[in-house]
Amino acid sequence: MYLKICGLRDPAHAAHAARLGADAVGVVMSPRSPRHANRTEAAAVIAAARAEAPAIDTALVVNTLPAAEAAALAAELGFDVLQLHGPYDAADFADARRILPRIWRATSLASEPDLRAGDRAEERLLLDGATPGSGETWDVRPLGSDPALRARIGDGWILAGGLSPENVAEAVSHARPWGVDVSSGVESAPGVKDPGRIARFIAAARAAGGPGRGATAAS
Ligand SMILES: O=C(O)c1ccccc1NCC(=O)[C@H](O)[C@H](O)COP(=O)(O)O
Repeated sequence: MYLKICGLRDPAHAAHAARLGADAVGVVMSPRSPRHANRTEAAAVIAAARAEAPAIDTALVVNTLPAAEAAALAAELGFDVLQLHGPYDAADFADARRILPRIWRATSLASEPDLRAGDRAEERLLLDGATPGSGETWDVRPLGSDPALRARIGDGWILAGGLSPENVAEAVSHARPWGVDVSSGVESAPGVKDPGRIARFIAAARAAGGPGRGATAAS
């Protein structure tokens, strides 16, 4: 199970997540988000995570910047991945991929109920709730129980939206994702990460979904 902790601004929290075996850390650069990080904070998060876990993935998360501009920013700051939320089209993704090869497409079945397998040109699909970063739970059960939906989604997708230490095991058992992503569920207040909740989330997700980067590196 691949684990991503998103919305980090404090390098100490990035180091903590990396030390506990998170496979990825995410930084949101979106001015209206309570998790918005500036360039200095973003660079510090990347450095802190890599100091603990050199192979960790670092993702820049955006929803308002033009795709090519976002990819250029991600490359300039040294991110591995660009995660695009919002109404970006195929041309936007192609533009971004020319600048940074690893692009993740975040979407929601609320806005795209007919999600097609042909939409999977990007490295990863991240299936989120209706409002990114809101912490709102959504019904993930059809992801595991609807074969047609599952076929459309394909493999290697990441479940997000409303996950927490308390519900991640149940969500994983229903949806059977390749990976999980959390932000609000490991916070004590919007934009304020809670190290204890990060630790509990990683432990609960590992118990439910199996090992990730640490075990892979050792094998
Ligand atoms: O987190 C935000 O504030 C945010 C703002 C704008 C675009 C995306 C944003 N977050 C995206 C994420 O990757 C979140 O981790 C994902 O939506 C899950 O959020 P949550 O329900 O808070 O766990």
